[in-house]
Amino acid sequence: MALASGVRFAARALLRPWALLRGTTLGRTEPAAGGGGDGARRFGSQRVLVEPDAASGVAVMKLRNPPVNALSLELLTELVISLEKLENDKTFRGVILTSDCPRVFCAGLDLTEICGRNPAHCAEYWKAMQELWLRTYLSSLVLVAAINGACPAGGCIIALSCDCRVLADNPKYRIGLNETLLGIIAPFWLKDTYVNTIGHRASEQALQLGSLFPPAEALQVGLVDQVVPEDQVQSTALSEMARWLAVPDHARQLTKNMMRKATADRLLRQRDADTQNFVSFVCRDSIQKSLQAYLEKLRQRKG
Ligand SMILES: CC/C=C\CC(=O)SCCNC(=O)CCNC(=O)[C@H](O)C(C)(C)COP(=O)(O)OP(=O)(O)OC[C@H]1O[C@@H](n2cnc3c(N)ncnc32)[C@H](O)[C@@H]1OP(=O)(O)O
Repeated sequence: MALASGVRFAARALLRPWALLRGTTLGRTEPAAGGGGDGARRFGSQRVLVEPDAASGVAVMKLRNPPVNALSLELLTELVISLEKLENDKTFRGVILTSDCPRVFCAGLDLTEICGRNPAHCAEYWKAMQELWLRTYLSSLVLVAAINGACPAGGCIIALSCDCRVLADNPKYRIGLNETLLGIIAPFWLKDTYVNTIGHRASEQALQLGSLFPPAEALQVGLVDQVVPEDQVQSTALSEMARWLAVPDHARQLTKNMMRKATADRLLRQRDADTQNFVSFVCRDSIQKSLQAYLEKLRQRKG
C-alpha cells in the first residue's frame, strides 16, 4: 500500500532508528522459555519483547520499560521497529500488545522527554509519537490490546489504535485520556480516534474532564470491548484474535483502511503543523511549570 510504504519511509528518515538504537539489543533472537523450533523463538529489543508463534501467525509484543512503561523516545522507536519487522514477515497476521510491567499497561508520554527539554528534542519526540500512532492505527495486522494494568493518556492512545481491547477487571486499572488534568491538550488526531471509538458526546465530556474510566465504565462507554478477570486477559485476547483472524485478510484489511484512512490522512496532511503546535505549546513557561508540578506530585506520591 502506497500510504504504508510512505509512512515506513518517513519512520526511517525521521527517526533514524538504527542510529538511535545503537548499543541496544534490537534484533536479538533467543529461544523462548521451554521453546523448541522457530515458532517458539522470541526476539525484540531492550524495551519490547516479542514472542512470535509462527504456527498461529500471532505474536505477543510486550512493553517492558520499567517501572511504568513510560513512552520514552527509545521505547517509541523500538515499538515501531518491532511492528515493522512483524508486518514485513508474511508469517504473521496478528499481534497482541501487552505489558511486561506489573500493574501498568503504559503510563503514557514519558514526561521527562518534554519537561525541561529544548524545542528540537520535543519536536523529535512528538514526531516519534505521531509515527507510533500512524503505524499502529493503519497496521495491516490485527492488533489486540491485552490491557493488564493502568492505561492513561499515551497508553490509551496505543490501546485505541488497536482493533480490539481487552481490559483486566481491576478498579486500579483505569483507562482514558487525562491530558487536561496535566494542563495539556490532546491533539486533533487523538480526539478523532476517541470520537471514532466512543462517539462525539462521550468524547467531548471525557476529554474535557480528563476522565480515567474504571473497567466497568470503560466497557459501558465502549472504550474497551471486554473486561475479564486479570488471569484471563491473555486467553481472552487470543480468543478475540481468533475471531478477527477468521476473516480473510484482504477483506478485513481493506475494510480497516476504509474506516481509518481519513483520520490518518488528516494527520499526514498536517504533520509538521501538528508538531509545531505541540512544541510551541509544551515549551511555554506556564505549561512547563504545570508539567513539572505534575511530575513532582507523581514522585512525592511514592511511599
Ligand atoms: C499530548 C497528548 C498525548 C499524551 C499525553 C500523555 O501521555 S501525558 C502522560 C500522562 N500520564 C499520566 O498521567 C500517568 C502518570 N502516572 C501514574 O498515574 C502512575 O505512575 C501509574 C501509571 C498509575 C502507575 O502508578 P504506580 O503507583 O505503579 O507508579 P508510580 O506512580 O509510583 O510511578 C513510578 C515512577 O514512574 C514515574 N512516572 C510515572 N508516570 C510517568 C510518566 N508518564 N512519565 C515519566 N515518569 C513517570 C513516577 O514519577 C515514579 O518515578 P520515581 O522517580 O520512581 O518516583
